[in-house]
Amino acid sequence: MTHPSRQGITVRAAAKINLHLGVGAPREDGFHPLDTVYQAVSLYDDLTAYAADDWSLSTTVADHLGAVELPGPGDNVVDQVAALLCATGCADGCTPRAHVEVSKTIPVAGGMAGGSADAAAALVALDRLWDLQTPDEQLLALAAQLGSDIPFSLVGGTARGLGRGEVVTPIDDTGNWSWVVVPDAGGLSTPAVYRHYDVLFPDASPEPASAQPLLTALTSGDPFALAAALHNDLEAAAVDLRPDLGELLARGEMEGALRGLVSGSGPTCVFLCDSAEAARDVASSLSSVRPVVLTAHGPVSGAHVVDTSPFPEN
Ligand SMILES: C[C@@](CO)(OP(=O)(O)O)[C@H](O)COP(=O)(O)OP(=O)(O)OC[C@H]1O[C@@H](n2ccc(N)nc2=O)[C@H](O)[C@@H]1O
Ligand SMILES: Nc1ncnc2c1ncn2[C@@H]1O[C@H](COP(=O)(O)OP(=O)(O)O)[C@@H](O)[C@H]1O
Repeated sequence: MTHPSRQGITVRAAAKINLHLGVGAPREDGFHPLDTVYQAVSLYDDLTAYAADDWSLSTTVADHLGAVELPGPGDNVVDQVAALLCATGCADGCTPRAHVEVSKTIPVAGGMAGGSADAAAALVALDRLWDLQTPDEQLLALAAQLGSDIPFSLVGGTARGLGRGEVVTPIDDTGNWSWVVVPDAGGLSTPAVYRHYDVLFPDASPEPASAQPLLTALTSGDPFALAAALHNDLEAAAVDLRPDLGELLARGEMEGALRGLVSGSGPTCVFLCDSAEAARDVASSLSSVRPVVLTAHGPVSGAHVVDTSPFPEN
């Protein structure tokens, strides 16, 4: 392998929760129209890009994620970002040249947009490494080409998502919301959960349920109001595929959470609590029934440069 430069660009990108996920009947292209409210929460993947003479990607996974399988070379979303940036950003369609390291703490296939976080981080890091100076609007358009959740991973904070989720508008959210996050070793496939939703709800309206009640609750700043407004149309499908998730949601609420919710397409479950201290208590109680229980807060920033790291010594 060629020896990469010792200067790297590190970008941090956050996991997401859908505070509201309204899902309409599938469109002609197979995607479901959404009215969703995303919130970025304080679980992060870090991606570092180093200058190099060729292309390589390595991934390390936090112990709490267990043994997870990530797509191999060429299929990882980071490879796809590099190819797309080269195809669109370089006049001569350059060959990707970089060494990229991804350090994952976001659950994989967990409904928290970990792959989207890595894609957003790669867009920001490689754009800077290759000095492409892609305008924000164009980065968002590239993100939307790669996946419905990726534009939000760039934007972060709290935001409404329309279309198939890729049309993102930031929402003013002055709250500091406290969450318990319970990942699951199993993973659920997003397309499989959408397909199961179609089976369970063959007469779903083409219009997704409006996020307006959630947005009103968010403005109040009151965690009780927010808890009452949390809504996920994919929850019934995820729980039907994995009935144990229903038991976990009930257990978390019994232990003091204001509300439990499947995160996106699952299987991660999240619990809104009325303070950081309450979240720690609920997390401690749920630790007796689940091996990994985390706490998090939101909203936090979208993908951003955090550090210039030295290349690790061999
Ligand atoms: C369900 C959500 C909720 O935010 O998140 P996750 O639970 O995956 O994190 C998203 O809609 C996931 O977005 P993302 O994971 O980016 O999906 P994509 O890569 O664009 O699409 C993967 C597949 O999901 C289905 N899909 C996705 C988005 C959408 N609006 N309708 C769909 O039917 C399609 O089968 C598509 O082929
Ligand atoms: N860098 C990556 N990190 C995580 N998952 C990835 C990555 N690249 C591709 N994937 C794949 O993307 C799919 C969705 O994973 P992820 O984004 O973590 O979950 P979800 O869509 O449930 O939020 C999985 O099949 C995963 O293997």
